[in-house]
Amino acid sequence: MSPTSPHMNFRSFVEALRQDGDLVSIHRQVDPHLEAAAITRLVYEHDLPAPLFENLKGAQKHGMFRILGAPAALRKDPATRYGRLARHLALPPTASMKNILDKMLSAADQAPIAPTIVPTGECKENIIEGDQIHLEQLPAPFIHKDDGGKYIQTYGMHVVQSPDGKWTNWSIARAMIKDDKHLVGLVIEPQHIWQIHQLWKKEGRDCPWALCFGVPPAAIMAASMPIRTYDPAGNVAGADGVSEASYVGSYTGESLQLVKCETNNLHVPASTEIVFEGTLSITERAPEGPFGEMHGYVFPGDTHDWPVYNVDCITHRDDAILPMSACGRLTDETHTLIGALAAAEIANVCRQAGLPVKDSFSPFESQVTWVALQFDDAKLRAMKTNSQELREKVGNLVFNHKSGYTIHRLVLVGDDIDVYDGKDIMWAFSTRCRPGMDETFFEDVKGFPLVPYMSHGNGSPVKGGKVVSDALMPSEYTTGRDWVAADFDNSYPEELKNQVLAQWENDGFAPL
Ligand SMILES: Cc1cc2c3c(c1C)C(C)(C)C[C@H]1C[C@@H](c4ccccc4)[C@]4(C(=O)NC(=O)N=C4N2C[C@H](O)[C@H](O)[C@H](O)COP(=O)(O)O)N31
Ligand SMILES: [K+]
Ligand SMILES: [Mn+2]
Repeated sequence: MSPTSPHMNFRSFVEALRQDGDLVSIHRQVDPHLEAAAITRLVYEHDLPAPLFENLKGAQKHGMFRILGAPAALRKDPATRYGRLARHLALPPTASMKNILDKMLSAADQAPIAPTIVPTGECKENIIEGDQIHLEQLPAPFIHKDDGGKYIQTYGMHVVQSPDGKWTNWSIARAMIKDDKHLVGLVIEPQHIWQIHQLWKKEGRDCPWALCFGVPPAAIMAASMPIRTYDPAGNVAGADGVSEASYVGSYTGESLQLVKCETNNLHVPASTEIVFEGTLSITERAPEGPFGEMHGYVFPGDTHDWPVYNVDCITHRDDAILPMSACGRLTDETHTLIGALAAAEIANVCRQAGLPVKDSFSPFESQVTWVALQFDDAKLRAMKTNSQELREKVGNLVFNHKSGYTIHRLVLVGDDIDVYDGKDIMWAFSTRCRPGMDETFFEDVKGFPLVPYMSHGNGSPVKGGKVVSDALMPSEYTTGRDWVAADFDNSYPEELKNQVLAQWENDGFAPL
C-alpha cells in the first residue's frame, strides 16, 4: 500500500478537502457534457469549495469515473486563501503563497531524492486492454460550449522519457478525445514534452507515453512547474532539466512510490486514480481545439493540427476520480499554478545569475501574463547600475529562458512592494514606471501564442511582444527611497497608529 498522506495520495487529498469543509459532493446525476464544467466554472468565479461529481451520466460500472473540479483553486476566506494548494504540499491551510512557492523552490539546491519502484499499487485494481478500450464511452467532460472536443485531459500528468532513458519528464498539457482509441493535444515548443517528442522523432520511433490522472498532489505541483534540477555540482542533467520525480522527492523529503506500466517501461505513481498507457505519435497529427484557455478566451473554430496519442491500455482504481480544470477567467489552476510556479522559477533563474531578486509573483490581475520581481534595494544600489542596463539584463535573461516563456511583462519593484498583492503591484507600475522611457521592449524573443494579442493580434503569434517595465524609482538606484507613502502605515507616528488601533472598536468601527 503506497503512502496515504494527502500530499502523496490523490484519494486521501480528496478526503482531506472533505474534512476541511472544502468539498461539495454532488450525488444527483450530473451531465459531463457542459454541466459539470459549468458548476466548476461558477465555483472558480466565487472561490467556493471543490465540487466532487459522484454520479456522472454515463459513468460505467466499477466507477469509471467520478470527477473532482477545481483541484487547486482558491478558498474564499482570506485567512486560508491558498489552503487547497497548501494541501498539495502538506503545508498548513493558512500557508501564504510565499510559503507554497518557497517550498517548491526548496528542492532547487537540495540533493534530489529518487523515486522507489514498488511491485504494485492501487492504480492496478482494474486493467482494460486493447479492444476493451472505448474512450468515447467514458463520461469525459465537455468543458466550454465552443471547445473542439471533450477535454478529458486538463489536470493529468504526462510521463515521457528521453530515448536514452536518462531523462523522465512529468508535465501537464491539454488533450481532447479524438476517437475511441486516441487523444490529440498541444505538444508545443519549448515545453519538455515537446523537447522529448523531438528526440523520438530523431530516433524514428513513437514516444512511449503514460498519462496519469489523480497523481500525488505534490507531484502535480512539479508537473506544473518549469523546473530544472541543479545537482549539487551545479550541472543541469538532461537537455534542460530532469526528473520531476526526484525534485518532488526533495521538497517532500520522501521517495515517491512508482509502479511499472503494463505495456511499456515507464513508471507511474502507484496510487494514481486512472492511467492511460500508450504512445505519442511522431507522425500522426489531427485537428485539435479550440479550447477555453488560461487567458479567458475561446475562439470558435480556431482548430489546429497537433500530435496524436494512442491509448493501448487503461488501468485504474475502483471508484476512480478524474481531476478537471475548467480553466478560463480568474481564478483557476492555470493562474494559481502556471503563473505562480513560473514566477518562482524566474526568480530562481535571476538569483542564479547574481541578480538581487528577493521575491516574485504573477498577479492574477494580469491574467498571469506579468511577473513582478522584487529587488533588494540595498543590494541594487551596490550594483551601481541604472534602469536601462538592468532592464536589458533582466529581459535578455528571462525572456530567453524557458521559465519566462509564458510571461510578457516583467515589472521591477523595490522591497516596499508586496508582490503577492495585486493592488501594490498596480500602484507601483502606475506611478513609478514612466511609459516608454522606463520600459525596454523585446521583439526578438520567443512569444507565448496562447495570449490572445499574440494568436489573434496584429503581429507574429510566436515572436516578441515582451517588455520589462521598471517600477523602481531613480532614487532607489542611488540614495534610496526619497518619498513617504501617503497611507496609514507610513504617514503617522507609531504611537498615534497604536492609539488609533486601540480605540478602533470603541470608536464604533468593526474589527479590521
Ligand atoms: C496547471 C496547468 C498547466 C498547463 C496546462 C493546464 C493546466 C491546468 C491546462 C488547464 C490543461 C491548460 C493548458 C495551458 C497550456 C500552456 C501551454 C504552454 C505554456 C503554459 C500553459 C498547457 C498545455 O495545454 N500545454 C502545455 O505545454 N502546458 C500547459 N500547462 C503548463 C505546463 O504544465 C507548465 O508549463 C510546465 O512547466 C510544463 O512542464 P515542463 O517544464 O515542460 O516539464 N495546459
Ligand atoms: K514540469
Ligand atoms: Mn520538466
